[in-house]
Amino acid sequence: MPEARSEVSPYDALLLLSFGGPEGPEDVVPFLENVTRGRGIPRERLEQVGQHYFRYGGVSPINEQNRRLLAAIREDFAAHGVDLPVYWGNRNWEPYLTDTLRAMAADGVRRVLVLATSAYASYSGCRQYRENLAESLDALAAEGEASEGPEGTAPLTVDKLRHFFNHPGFVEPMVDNVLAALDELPAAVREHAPLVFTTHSIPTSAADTSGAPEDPARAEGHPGGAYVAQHLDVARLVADGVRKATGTRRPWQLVYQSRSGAPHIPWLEPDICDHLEALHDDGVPGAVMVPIGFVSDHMEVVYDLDTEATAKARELRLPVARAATVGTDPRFTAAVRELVLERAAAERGEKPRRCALGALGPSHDLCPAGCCPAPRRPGAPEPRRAAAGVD
Ligand SMILES: CC1=C(CCC(=O)O)c2cc3nc(cc4[nH]c(cc5[nH]c(cc1n2)c(C)c5CCC(=O)O)c(CCC(=O)O)c4C)C(CCC(=O)O)=C3C
Ligand SMILES: [Fe+2]
Repeated sequence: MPEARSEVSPYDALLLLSFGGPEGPEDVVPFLENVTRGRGIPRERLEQVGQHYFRYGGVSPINEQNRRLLAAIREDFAAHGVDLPVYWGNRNWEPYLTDTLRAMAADGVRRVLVLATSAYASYSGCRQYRENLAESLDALAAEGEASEGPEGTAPLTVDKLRHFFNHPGFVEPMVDNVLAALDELPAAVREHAPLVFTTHSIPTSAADTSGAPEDPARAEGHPGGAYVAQHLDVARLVADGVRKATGTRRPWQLVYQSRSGAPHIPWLEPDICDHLEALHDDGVPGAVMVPIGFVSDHMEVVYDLDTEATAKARELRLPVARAATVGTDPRFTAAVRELVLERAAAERGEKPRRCALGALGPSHDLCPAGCCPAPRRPGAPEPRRAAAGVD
């Protein structure tokens, strides 16, 4: 029996906003062009990354994973009396964000809550999505003007859910996924295997300015900004959960993967492959890779970890296992529901309970001015407008 209906006003819809990925060989190059437009990623890196996709028939797993997440969220909403339609749009591939927002407007949606498939603060994981939203809303407004005359305005307003990295519905499934990965290691290795938490490397300049300007993690003497602080908090929480479940305190470290950009620009380090080598040199018997930076096992996980890092480990004869990401774990979809109801209540002026584990507390609802600023690119025009935040 469904429970009593939950209050979702003032929202008319939830929008799952993601990265997008190619769905066949002919999509790979146009997809990469979409991703890298104006970003100065070296040609060689693009060719390499193209090869990663071609190895898998030109298909990224990410779209299918988002279709499943969409279905899981809808099921969870239906089972809990949350009467809110859920849409899906991407930054870099079909269904494109602008098309989804257009369809939403046509369905009569006016006020949209956005769930971006990125748990942490950073330009790539937060403001860039907000810029994409602003751009799409502008494009729709322009279409409106073209068809209806000068008073056409964007009919949609968008809010974005707070970062969910420290929500128990994100952290707790990760703990179980680490336990499952530990079980894949040979028994003799398992007991002392360290946890290698991994996330997307970003330029250190982007990391240092990630989060709100008044976030203590952005102060002088805190390299890595909110991006690193949030990942460290999750790593600590997951390591703690694993220790409680196994009775063993094991070493852990946060490392990085999927670096791109020009070699002379500093990005977060160490790289996971270098770290595996260091573990091996230290005589560590094996390790578990834990991709806390991602919400599904997409290409950055199946290629950079399962293919590249695993090949490196094999070369070192270092047994490794890789923990799954949260994917469609029911605790994660329940967290999405809780976050939606929490935000709706906050927008109605109520004081909802805000679930958060760890030391940092719940993240802000509204990105303040100067939050996760865009990188300055030489010759680039003025900073782009961003929706769902103060600036
Ligand atoms: C922080 C972060 C996340 C996590 C948060 C989130 O999930 O949003 C993320 C996710 C993803 N990144 C992805 C793919 C790519 N990212 C690239 C490039 C870049 N990512 C960056 C950062 C991040 N990226 C950065 C700073 C760049 C440099 C260029 C730029 O400043 O933008 C490139 C270009 C080639 C290359 O350089 O690798 C590709 C192809 C996919 C899709 C995977 C699939 O297809 O399954 C996903 C989920
Ligand atoms: Fe990326």
